[in-house]
Amino acid sequence: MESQPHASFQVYLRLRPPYQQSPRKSHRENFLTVLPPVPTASDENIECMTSTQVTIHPPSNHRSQKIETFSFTEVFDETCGQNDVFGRVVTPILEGVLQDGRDGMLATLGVTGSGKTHTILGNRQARGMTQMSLDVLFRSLSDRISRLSESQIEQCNDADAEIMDADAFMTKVTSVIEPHQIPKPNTFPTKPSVDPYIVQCPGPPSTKYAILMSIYEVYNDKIFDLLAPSNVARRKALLFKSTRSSGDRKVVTGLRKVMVTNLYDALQVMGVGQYQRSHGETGSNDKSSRSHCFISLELKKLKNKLDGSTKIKESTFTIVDLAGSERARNAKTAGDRLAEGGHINKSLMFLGQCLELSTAQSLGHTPKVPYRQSKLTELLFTNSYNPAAEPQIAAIVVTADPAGDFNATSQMLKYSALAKSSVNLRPPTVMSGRSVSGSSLFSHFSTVSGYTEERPDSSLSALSAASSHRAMLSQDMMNMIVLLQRQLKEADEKIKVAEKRAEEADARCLEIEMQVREEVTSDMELRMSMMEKRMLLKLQDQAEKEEMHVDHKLDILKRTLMETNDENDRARDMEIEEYVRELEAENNSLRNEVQALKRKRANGESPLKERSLNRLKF
Ligand SMILES: Nc1ncnc2c1ncn2[C@@H]1O[C@H](COP(=O)(O)OP(=O)(O)OP(=O)(O)O)[C@@H](O)[C@H]1O
Repeated sequence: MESQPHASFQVYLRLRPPYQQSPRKSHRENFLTVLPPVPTASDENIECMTSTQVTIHPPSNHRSQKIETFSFTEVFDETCGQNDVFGRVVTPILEGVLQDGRDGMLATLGVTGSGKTHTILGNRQARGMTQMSLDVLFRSLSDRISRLSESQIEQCNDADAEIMDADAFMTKVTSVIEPHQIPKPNTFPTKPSVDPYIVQCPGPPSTKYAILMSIYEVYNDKIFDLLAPSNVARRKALLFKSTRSSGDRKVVTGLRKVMVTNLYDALQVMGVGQYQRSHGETGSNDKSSRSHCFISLELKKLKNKLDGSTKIKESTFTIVDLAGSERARNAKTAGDRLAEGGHINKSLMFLGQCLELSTAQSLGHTPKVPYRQSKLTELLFTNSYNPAAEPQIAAIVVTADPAGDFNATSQMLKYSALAKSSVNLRPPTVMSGRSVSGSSLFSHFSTVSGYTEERPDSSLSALSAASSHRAMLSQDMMNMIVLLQRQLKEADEKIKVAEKRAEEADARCLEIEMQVREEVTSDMELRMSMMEKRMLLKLQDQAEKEEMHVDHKLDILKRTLMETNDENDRARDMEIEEYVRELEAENNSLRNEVQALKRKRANGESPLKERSLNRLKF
């Protein structure tokens, strides 16, 4: 049956300070707030208390308006330096490794560019956890440091490791890599910034210690030795398997391990590992780690037995710098970089599942941790896990950029936090006549909080646990109220800004409207005058046509009149002619009468008498 690791992790959160030089990144909004420490009944010195919770509030344009609270073993805010992290996270592990012979592990986990490598390896200004650990290790062991003899190597090495001295190693390496390419030990501050811490090691002065250092990486789900430089194309993936002495526990076989006896040698070896590690430039980080890097410090405690032989007790301190999760769109990756990113995200997704389930395990549940899904989870959950020994002391430092990628960071916090709770800021939704709001907020909060309230049994401890849970929940509520008030204030300010903008927009609209009106009016006037002209032309045209038409009609009338006059004239002429004829006939008859009268008178007749008689006849 598959044995389940029983490693439980202390999970710390470290917030990185804002970017100093990059204006592109420095103007972004902070979405992460460290909550003040929650006092419990057992806290005597409130000033020494450390924060354990953060809330994240989504940007105002985000589809989810949920304020989420995440609990960690401890939260280091932006002001905390390397010494703070080392003192509170790493020294307990070193003590466990040196004093109790337990395995220890320190890993950094976070979104790309959040400060994982900075925490582990430091920079020119500040040493990283690795240099500080090596320093404490060598100072604490001091003159107890020894080399392994051939027979001791034989005795403890069944993983086909190539074990060699630091000098031999450097000679071998510099025959392949140009020495100037390897980062020198003085790249990092050579002196610690605070008084070096020393761990008291148990046992008589005759008990010696040998330290074997190996560095390897998980790149695209394969393990590669970083201390055995070779052409990338010809790099041979190492096997991760059980050996004669490891039993259930799997180990990386075929590694090159360097026996280091002082800090300088160890830093030189680190330089080689750093040079060999897969890096690349992405849109999110100029020097992004493209692999998960493991620095393994094996401590061999050599105890002389009475028969002259040596009893070797082994413990390992593994420091892991994980590659960061990234979103291809933000990282602007393509080709190999995109494929690497895919492998990184997949392995981190499996790690997230394992972490969630191992947290559930530590709370007394018994889910199976599916750590065999990827090389990374196998290495993290089983490499330094020895079923026969005490569980390893493991710490994960989750690094986060409070003004970085909101979605990626909240996802990271979701699966790494030890507990989480949330409050939805959206207005209450009415569902089938019922609404979730106001008074139900507390109960809603309690349900989603992940803090399951224990039913108090008869024991006092259960009662105090329940009351401390209550205190935690009410503290959470207070924190939420403070946050909500802050958000309201921010919203007020935003409204004011929006109102001012609206006023400005109104004024601008008015101005534009006036302009448009003026333009429209002048356009209209232009059109009107053109229309007028056209109408005038049309009217003129029409008038001309009508004039012609009237002229034509007049012509017709004239002609008609003339024709009519002609007819009348003819009729009158005929009448006149008739009349003339009548007159002429009358004239003729009168003339005849006159002639007749004259003749009668000549004949002596009285023409007048006859004439009067004629007239009477008529
Ligand atoms: N706490 C810090 N203080 C000062 N500088 C920091 C801190 N954390 C990160 N930085 C700086 O931010 C930059 C990115 O950090 P780092 O390379 O450690 O990120 P990372 O999480 O390892 O990214 P990746 O996963 O891409 O390798 C570096 O220049 C580093 O020096």
